[in-house]
Amino acid sequence: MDYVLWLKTIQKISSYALENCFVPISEIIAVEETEFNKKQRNIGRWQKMAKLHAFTVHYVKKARNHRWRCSAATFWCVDEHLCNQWTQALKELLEMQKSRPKQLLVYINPFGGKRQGKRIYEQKVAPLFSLASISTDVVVTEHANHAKDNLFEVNIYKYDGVVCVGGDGMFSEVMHGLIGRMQKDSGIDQNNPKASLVQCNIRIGIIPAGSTDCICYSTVGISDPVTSALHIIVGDCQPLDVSSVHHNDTFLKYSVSLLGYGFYGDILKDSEKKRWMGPMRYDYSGFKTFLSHHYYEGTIAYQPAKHTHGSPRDKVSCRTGCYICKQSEKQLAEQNKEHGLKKEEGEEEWKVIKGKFLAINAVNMSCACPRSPKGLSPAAHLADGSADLILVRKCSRFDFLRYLVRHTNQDDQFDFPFVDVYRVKCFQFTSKLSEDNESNVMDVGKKRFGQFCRDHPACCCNIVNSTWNCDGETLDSSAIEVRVHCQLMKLFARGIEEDCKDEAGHSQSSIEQLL
Ligand SMILES: CCCCCCCCCCCCC/C=C/[C@@H](O)[C@H](CO)NC(=O)CCCCCCCCCCCCCCC
Ligand SMILES: Nc1ncnc2c1ncn2[C@@H]1O[C@H](COP(=O)(O)OP(=O)(O)OP(=O)(O)O)[C@@H](O)[C@H]1O
Ligand SMILES: [Ca+2]
Repeated sequence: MDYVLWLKTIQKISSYALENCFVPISEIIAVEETEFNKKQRNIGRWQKMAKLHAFTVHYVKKARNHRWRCSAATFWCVDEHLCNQWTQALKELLEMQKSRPKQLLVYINPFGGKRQGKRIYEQKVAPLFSLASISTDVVVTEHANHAKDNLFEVNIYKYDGVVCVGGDGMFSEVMHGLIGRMQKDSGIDQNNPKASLVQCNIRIGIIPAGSTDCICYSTVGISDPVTSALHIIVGDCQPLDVSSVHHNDTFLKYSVSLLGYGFYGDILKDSEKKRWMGPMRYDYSGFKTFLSHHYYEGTIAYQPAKHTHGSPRDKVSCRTGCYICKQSEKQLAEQNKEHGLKKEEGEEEWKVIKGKFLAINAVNMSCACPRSPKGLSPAAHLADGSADLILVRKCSRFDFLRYLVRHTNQDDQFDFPFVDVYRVKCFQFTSKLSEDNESNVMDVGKKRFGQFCRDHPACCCNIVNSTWNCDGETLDSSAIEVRVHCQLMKLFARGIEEDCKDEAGHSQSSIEQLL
């Protein structure tokens, strides 16, 4: 039972006139007995009659722009037994919400973003967890990879979820720890690019405290610590596609947001030296990289994602309860049932594209973030088993700027002759440089002439490789093989909700009238 018609009965005990009003049990945070404080309220005639008994319902209040807040309504009556019955009944209903976490493992990166992770957790999140009776084991990380390594050591199975307080990099660490641990415990070799990976059912919650917070923004609709904490408390569940990245049968990394070569790889490489600047480093390095206008030659081979009905040029976006993601979930369940009948990727056709690119971006989700609220691929799906592969070919600085600006307005960023986008289930990339090196390793001339094209020093043709930006971490290899694993992991989120401002606004104001 999701909705309870309890406010009508409450009306009897509170004697207040009330509009019809519903609060889903699934969005109640906690119910607690309350010491009734007469001074706080003008209760008029009640005061003279008898001692009052009260309980408080803490619930999710939905505000604008997908922001959630914790609100409270206190109900009182003279009949102690009736009051206790209500408190008990509501607590029992909350107990029946089986998807809610009871025990969480929390990792805090004290140095992410503006270095506010610890303060954000202690002041905004911990009090909410305690209100919701969630017990926590908290680890403040002391070095990079602390969380990841720790996840290989602790008994993860005693937790209902893992929470990371930090940015996309911190999320990536926790994800690598959890997925890696699942594979290790199941005897799966991550170095095998064709391995069927074991799904990770321990959900991850993200409390945003980083510089981009793209994964949080793209899965919740806002990067706001209180909103994320409330999604964790109510036990939301959002499956997520994960791409595995390999080089020559060696596992490199997993990616859930952006795998970017060229523009975003160069921004990341430059910005790593400027970590002290905080989130501003990306704007500084972005501007610098934009001016340098380097392009890179290479070959991309990909297999189109034929299993999914969507296209990157769709005008509708992935939203809570997305139909396309649900279809992929069904297909995945069928595949798992008929294991072995699955069509091998090798049997399907590969498309090959050679060219000179300013940017090659593969995104598993829209990559919406405060800098670009619709993201790099606005119609990408969180859990459809595909990635959108965006190829931005060599073009003028002015055209590239026009392309970038469209990430910040309503115009279509794919509507340019130099931009192509494909929905894929796997792809491979080899840079021209590594192809040449493989075909002629003795050509020392190329290496001696350093960074820029010998024939045209001013042409911006960069004969060194760019770097892959994998969810904000650099990869060591430029030649990579990528495969999307449908719904490999789950988040404490529900995707971005359709705008339900009016409905929510109406219901909230009704509760306030009661008070
Ligand atoms: C004229 C303004 C155009 C603005 C265009 C903004 C497009 C922004 C798109 C952001 C996409 C983020 C994708 C997410 C990636 C994360 O996994 C990763 C880890 O957190 N973050 C980054 O790599 C960090 C990536 C940070 C990217 C910042 C890009 C800033 C570009 C600035 C270009 C300035 C040109 C000005 C010319 C006058
Ligand atoms: N105690 C620590 N000291 C140094 N580095 C850490 C520590 N804990 C975690 N890290 C590393 O810091 C990196 C960046 O952290 P995080 O993602 O939280 O912030 P960010 O880079 O500012 O934000 P974003 O990833 O959203 O751009 C992560 O890759 C993580 O491995
Ligand atoms: Ca996807």
